[in-house]
Amino acid sequence: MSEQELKALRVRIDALDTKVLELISERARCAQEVARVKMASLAEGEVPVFYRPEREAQVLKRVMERNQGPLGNEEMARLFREIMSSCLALEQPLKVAYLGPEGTFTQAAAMKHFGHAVISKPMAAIDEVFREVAAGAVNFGVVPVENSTEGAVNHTLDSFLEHDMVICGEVELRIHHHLLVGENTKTDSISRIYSHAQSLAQCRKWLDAHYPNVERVAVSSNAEAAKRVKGEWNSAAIAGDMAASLYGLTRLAEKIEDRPDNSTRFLMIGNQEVPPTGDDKTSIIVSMSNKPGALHELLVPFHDNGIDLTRIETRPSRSGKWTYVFFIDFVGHHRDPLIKGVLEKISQEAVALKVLGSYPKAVL
Ligand SMILES: O=C(O)C(=O)C[C@]1(C(=O)O)C=C[C@@H](O)C=C1
Repeated sequence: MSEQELKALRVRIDALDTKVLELISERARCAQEVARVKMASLAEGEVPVFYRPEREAQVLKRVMERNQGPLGNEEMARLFREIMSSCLALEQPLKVAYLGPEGTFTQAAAMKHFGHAVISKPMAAIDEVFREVAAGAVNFGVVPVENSTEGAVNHTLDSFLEHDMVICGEVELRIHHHLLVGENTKTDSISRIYSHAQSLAQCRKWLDAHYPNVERVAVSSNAEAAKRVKGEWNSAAIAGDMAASLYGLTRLAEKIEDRPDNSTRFLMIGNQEVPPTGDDKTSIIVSMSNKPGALHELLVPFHDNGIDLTRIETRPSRSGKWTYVFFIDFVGHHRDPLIKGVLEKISQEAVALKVLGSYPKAVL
């Protein structure tokens, strides 16, 4: 390519950037107007609801449907995710608590769902995320709920039994683990590998094959593992991209998880009910009386109405020995007439039924 051609293309890019800039600013001014309209239409004593997950899901889906490349749908939606995040910050800066410390996959999930224009607050434990939301110190919380290799995150399920919380969104993250070392690490003398217990389990076969005699040390999070390695010469950490860049570590081996489809699902929790989008999921907790056929009775209404169950999990109820609660996720919104009918039927048989929330299916 000649210098001349390159110069001409850059002139075109500059002109396009000016247009993109103008359009983004116009969009941001529109969002400010939206905020004004939301404030003006409030009834007395009503608090404004700026964040609208159902609308955000619609915007992102529309972008993906209309995108004609060459950028991929996910890439394009990620760009719009950030634009919307900044527009919302003009209306109201959202505060989001997540399972920390900084650099965890939960932080990455929070950024994937809300974008980077939020004020994020790392918490030391899942229960603290719930408490922070319940206390009104933040607008939303982000917690892991299940991993495709390791199963349910029981701390999260149990926290739902203790707190009244509304689920207002979900996000799935592909979890890639790397073996990370610091600049002082002597890579042929590694005698200890730090990581969270779940991550060590997700990389067990790889570790057996490559570092069979090295001590595996479980610590409170992958980010904590990365932090420790920074100051040591004989250790390595298993953690993801965010922790690697936060602590300036390098990748000795990449994507070492045993299952290439290793993913974790996270939930957004808050106090705000989300209206239907037409492509939603609902999460409920049900306890049944301890008698034969109780689980069957619970599942029949879903089957009879052709409702797609996406997950069922059992946990001890904490209110009596050998009594259980069921966590169930299914497709549909609790305001849909069909779902309403099913929930009514279940509540006739159940000891207790609680709708944790209906929310748009993850778009990204
Ligand atoms: O449509 C709205 O209610 C807006 O506030 C605008 C907007 C956007 O930028 O598109 C911003 C924040 C909301 O969460 C949803 C959408």
